[in-house]
Amino acid sequence: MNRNFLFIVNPISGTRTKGGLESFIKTVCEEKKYVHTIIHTEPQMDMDSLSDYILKSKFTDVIICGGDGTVNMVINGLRHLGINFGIIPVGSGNGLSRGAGIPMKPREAFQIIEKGNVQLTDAFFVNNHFSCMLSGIGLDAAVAQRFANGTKRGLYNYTKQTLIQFFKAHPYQFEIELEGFRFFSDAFFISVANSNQFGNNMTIAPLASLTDGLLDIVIVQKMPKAGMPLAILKQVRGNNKLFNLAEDVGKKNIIYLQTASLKIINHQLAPFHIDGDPVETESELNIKILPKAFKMLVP
Ligand SMILES: Nc1ncnc2c1ncn2[C@@H]1O[C@H](COP(=O)(O)OP(=O)(O)OP(=O)(O)O)[C@@H](O)[C@H]1O
Repeated sequence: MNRNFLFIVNPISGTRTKGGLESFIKTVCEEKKYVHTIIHTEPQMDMDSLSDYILKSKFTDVIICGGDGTVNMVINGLRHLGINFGIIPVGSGNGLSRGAGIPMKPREAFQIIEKGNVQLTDAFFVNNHFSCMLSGIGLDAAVAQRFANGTKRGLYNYTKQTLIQFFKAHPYQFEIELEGFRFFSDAFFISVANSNQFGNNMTIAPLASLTDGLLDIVIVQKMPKAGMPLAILKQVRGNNKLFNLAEDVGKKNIIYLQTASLKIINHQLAPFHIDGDPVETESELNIKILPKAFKMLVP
């Protein structure tokens, strides 16, 4: 089948201007005689009009050129079309792309797109918010909020905000219900991961798979703050085993488990983010996997 590529470029993702990327896309597509069109995202994009345009123009592949916020917006708005999604990762964190093994260099990412290897990929809902990478409550959401409010993006600014928020961090009270089991936790943050990481290869859920029909839940419980970096490092390195709910919750600093759904009662209205973008927090979060939610072009 002849392919017809629609490239959707977010002009503000990451730190680089996108002129070079667009020249690359034009050159490589002209060289290889691929039919292609380039458009830009808008902050509040009309996805219904975009869907109509895609159907009318008979695009076969939508290529997202941006970070996780752009990936979320485009996939959520267009997944009902059953179209292939490729990613050229040019965001700040690129957590979904990195989790899927998509190269960070545009030329290499485009080679993956050309190969056309389609993977049916999971996503999930948190209440009515669509998420395909990683969402969370507490400290990491505070980082996402400050990062979004800042004028500068990129890894340096993300790291700076993480350190500032770490020193301010305090635990929040949560009540967690899953698989007929209910427990309380005072936690600095809870990550709900489909991809294995926050982005920038900061792995938080080493066993996460984009295709297993499960979410990886990481609960970083109250502990002396000085001990938190080492506890997280152990989690990142995969030293923490998957948690068995029959064990005593109180014995572990970090709880790591997999489930298809869970409910979190957010007693103190801890901040909340979806795929790295802050959203208004809610007192009850119903989280559910959406297996095989979209078609992604992967290595
Ligand atoms: N044309 C535009 N002008 C301004 N903002 C835009 C435009 N298009 C999209 N946005 C906003 O850009 C934001 C950031 O996009 P994105 O998440 O892709 O980049 P990033 O935050 O740098 O990367 P990552 O999420 O991987 O860390 C999104 O919140 C989106 O609403």
